[in-house]
Amino acid sequence: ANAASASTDKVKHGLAAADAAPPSPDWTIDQGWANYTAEEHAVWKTLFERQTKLLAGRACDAFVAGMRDLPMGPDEIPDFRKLSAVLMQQTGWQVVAVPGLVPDEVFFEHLANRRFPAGNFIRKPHELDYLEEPDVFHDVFGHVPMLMNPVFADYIQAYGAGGLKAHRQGMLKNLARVYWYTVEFGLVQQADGLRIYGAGIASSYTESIFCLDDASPNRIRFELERVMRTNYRIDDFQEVYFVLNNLEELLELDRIDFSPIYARIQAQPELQPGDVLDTDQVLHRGTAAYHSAKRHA
Ligand SMILES: C[C@H](O)[C@H](O)C1=Nc2c(nc(N)[nH]c2=O)NC1
Ligand SMILES: [Fe+3]
Repeated sequence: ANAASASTDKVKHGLAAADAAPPSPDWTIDQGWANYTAEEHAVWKTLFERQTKLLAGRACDAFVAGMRDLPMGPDEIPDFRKLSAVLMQQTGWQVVAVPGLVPDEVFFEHLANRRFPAGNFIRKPHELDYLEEPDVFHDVFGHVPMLMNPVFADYIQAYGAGGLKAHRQGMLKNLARVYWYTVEFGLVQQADGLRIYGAGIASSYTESIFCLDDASPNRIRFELERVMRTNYRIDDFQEVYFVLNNLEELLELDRIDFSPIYARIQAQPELQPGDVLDTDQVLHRGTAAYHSAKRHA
């Protein structure tokens, strides 16, 4: 593991474990809730209490409402069966256990069928802020509350269906960027200020502070084709956060036919995470101080 990622609690996505033998045809396993140790529940408690305190006034209303209405608390790692019972009522979703990263098309197949694949393991006590693969805290604390929101629930299902198509059309890289800059690292403008809805941020202590308070990163209005052309960082804080005006904007994405867009952006140059275009609607022009300091460290 390289030093850079040790400092920020980054969760690596997308390096699907294609080589490992699948535990089952769809890579799902039994969560094995009864086997969690007191130490594992204690890690959950530490992360849950620390993050819940920090997210007050930082997480978006949909995240707060979702967390409130779910059987999820500090005292134990949530039982996916209990989570799914409530989720199914609310948005028809369920949480299925997986041993870690699954191949892209397996991931999309689950999302397209309103099954959210969640790692059933939890990070070690000595790596509270460092993670190789998405664990149960990232997947359940970070992703599941937003699945209680009907608009977001529809969006992630549509993303799953779109992902299977993109996989066939070889345009996965562009669509993965939309997932990254929305579902993982998205911000939304609320009347009471900028708020977090991305799971990669909501489950990260350090990035929940950096993404809203630090002057370094750019904060730019979400624009689909712009995002589909923009690379992202998997080893450190994001250099840019894309901001929705409201979650309903995601509904638009559910209806779009991506094929003509793929054709158009293929002819355009790729963009780097720190780029700012004069066509961008810039909410905050970053100093880039954090990343340039890292580059010269
Ligand atoms: C699809 C997404 O861009 C990314 O490639 C993947 N994410 C995940 C994955 N597998 C798991 N378990 N969790 C993820 O978030 N496989 C692939
Ligand atoms: Fe994730």
